Amino acid sequence: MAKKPSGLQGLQQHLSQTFSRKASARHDLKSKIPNPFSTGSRRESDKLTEILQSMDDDDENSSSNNEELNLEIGDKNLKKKKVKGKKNLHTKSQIFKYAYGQIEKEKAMQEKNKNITFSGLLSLAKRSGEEIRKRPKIEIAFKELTLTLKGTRKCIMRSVSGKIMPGRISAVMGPSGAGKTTFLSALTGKITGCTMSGMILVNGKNESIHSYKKIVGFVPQDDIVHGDLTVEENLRFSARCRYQMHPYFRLYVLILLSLLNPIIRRLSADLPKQDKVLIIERVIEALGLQGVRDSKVGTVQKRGISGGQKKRVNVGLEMVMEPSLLILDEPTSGLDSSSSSLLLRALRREALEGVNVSMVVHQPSYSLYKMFDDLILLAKGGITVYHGPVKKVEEYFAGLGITIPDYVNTPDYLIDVLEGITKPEGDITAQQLPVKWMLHNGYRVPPDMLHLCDESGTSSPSSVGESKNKSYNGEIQREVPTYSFFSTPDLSGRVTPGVFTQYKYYLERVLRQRTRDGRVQAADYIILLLAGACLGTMAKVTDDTFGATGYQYTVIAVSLLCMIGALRTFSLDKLQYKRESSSGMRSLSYFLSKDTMDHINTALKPLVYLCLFYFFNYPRSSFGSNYIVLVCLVYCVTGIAYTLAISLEFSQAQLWSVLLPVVLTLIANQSNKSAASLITPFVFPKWALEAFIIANAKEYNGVWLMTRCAALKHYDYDIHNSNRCLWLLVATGVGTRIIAFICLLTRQR
Ligand SMILES: Nc1ncnc2c1ncn2[C@@H]1O[C@H](COP(=O)(O)OP(=O)(O)OP(=O)(O)O)[C@@H](O)[C@H]1O
Repeated sequence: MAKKPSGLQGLQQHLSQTFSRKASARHDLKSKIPNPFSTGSRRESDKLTEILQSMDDDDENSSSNNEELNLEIGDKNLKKKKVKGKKNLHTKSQIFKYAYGQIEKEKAMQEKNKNITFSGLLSLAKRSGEEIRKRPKIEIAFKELTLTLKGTRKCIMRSVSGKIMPGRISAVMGPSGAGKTTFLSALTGKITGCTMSGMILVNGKNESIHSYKKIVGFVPQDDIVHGDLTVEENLRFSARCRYQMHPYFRLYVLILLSLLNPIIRRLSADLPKQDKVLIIERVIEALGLQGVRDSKVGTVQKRGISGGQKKRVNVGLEMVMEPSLLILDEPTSGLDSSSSSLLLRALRREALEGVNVSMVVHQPSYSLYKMFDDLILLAKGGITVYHGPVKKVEEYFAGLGITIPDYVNTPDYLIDVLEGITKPEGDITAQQLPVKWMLHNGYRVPPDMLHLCDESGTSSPSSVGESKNKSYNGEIQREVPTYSFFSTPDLSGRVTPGVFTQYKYYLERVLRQRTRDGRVQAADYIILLLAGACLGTMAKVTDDTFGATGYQYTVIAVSLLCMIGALRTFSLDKLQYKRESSSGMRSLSYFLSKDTMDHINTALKPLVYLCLFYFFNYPRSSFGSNYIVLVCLVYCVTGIAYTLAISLEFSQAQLWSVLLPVVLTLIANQSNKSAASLITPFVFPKWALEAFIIANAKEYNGVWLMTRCAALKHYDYDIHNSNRCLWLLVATGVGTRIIAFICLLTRQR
């Protein structure tokens, strides 16, 4: 495993070098280019063979090493060969050779045509016989989209109409606080705390965008990535979980779905492993992340890759799942101009495949601005000033009498006008620009803005009346239906891995994260060990108490320490979970994988604690019976900790994790007369204490039976209750896990 990354980097570099030296010889992409593996210098090819050999050695299926690869870069029949050769691509080296071959071929094409405009690339690709894979298309049309904050009733978006189209890159610009993020969040159904009215049509139909969540990529403004994983691991996990499920299960689902729903016919065929690798490698290449592919991303506490690189990983997480709609919130912030342009080129490739790309962008350079197809310009208050092709921006504003001065970047000038920093030439004011846009398109002008029409002097009352008639007859004023998790059908046409397959992927990821988090885990165990030693020494076992004091300390200490440890399971990656679940990853797999990994703690932590506690305290009951009670107790409190972690903020959850074991253990020891004793039978420390003491009491016989009976009576325990107590602890553990999972589904959406 350790060999692979360096091997990959080496292979990638060799291929790049070999290709760049041969770039001049590449006259025609259709023509067959000699295989770089056989034509490089002897030294290079030896080294390359070494790298590939080491990768093959790693692979279980190295039996196919001797098979000749049909890797002929630039061969127009590559697709045919790929299909024919799919069965042969078993080993890692074969898969990566195929992936890099494809990438180099694409790079060669880009190199050859670097002076051609982006839109020219599409037609050129078609002419050269290159097949550009198309994805399912998503067009979003929105009519009179209006958003009002629920509490204050403040309107943060007004009557925004238009559409974003597949195959185009739209830039959303405007002054700070204009509502750009709000607008894109509204389109992707991620807005919360607002009442939304208007209409959003997906591919012309009144359907929820959540039905397409598996093919909608949303890149948030903040970099929500896994800091303890490497760049490649982040991307690989994202790609794996969002692609097709296990072959056998997939076949079953395909048959079932095709009987039920004709949409299944639009499903893309399953992606073979080499194509998944190709997608990941293409994204790494396109985003310029080759140099850091094996570096940990890093967190606020522990630095990893740079901020700009993290930003690109953030984008890459969505690109690897091959979305049809890709929404990005300020992906170029913090990037230098060459990285921004690299990113835009990568997004252009997406657009060529039919992806609908929309992004919020701040202060783009002129060359970057020209890379966009469409511009959505919003004024403060979330109201449209312009929405259309970038090419026609100057023309439109010139029609209003606003001329962009020479040597001034168009978006900068327009945003200055909207901010009120620059006063436009002529009579027009910044406040009139939204009304001008409405009138220009014949949209309905809101009544409170009608006075701006009159002031402008260019629109007669009749034209206003005309535009009024073009309103949507009240139809659009209804509230956009809110997202219901259980009632939204999946129309994305993409079959993602099933619960079990995703569970396996998640398990692998959690295992990696836990092993990298070893110091924190080790600290937990050391604290438990010390607690066991201290409490074992402090508490003395006497025949009339059965060592009750020591067990009370044990229940408090073990519950408290294990609960706080278990809080980390779900508290620390809430944002990551939210992002992953909103793009169709399975919550059940996520939950079960984390719980499975915690079972190791459930088994080991009692053992660690008891090692020293039992040695110093030396109760009458056996080590095994004490261990069983502690395992049940840890299982129970872990479930409670999950519920707290998922439903509360981390700091609040911590407080509750301290409070509950202490208070409930005190309640468990209440005498029969107090008010608190009413709930004593229902608290988990009581069941654990009873189980511990019964285990001790069972060791007494003969004349000691009298002592045993008297002592148990004092505590109100029943010698026959032992199993019942253990079952209650386990049942509480299961019950609280179910509650935690329901909270996960409902609260974090
Ligand atoms: N959930 C919310 N609660 C309160 N105010 C909100 C909420 N969502 C949006 N707003 C308000 O709506 C306005 C637009 O916010 P938004 O983040 O969309 O602006 P923006 O154009 O993306 O800004 P920037 O360019 O600075 O990121 C802001 O005034 C913001 O305070």
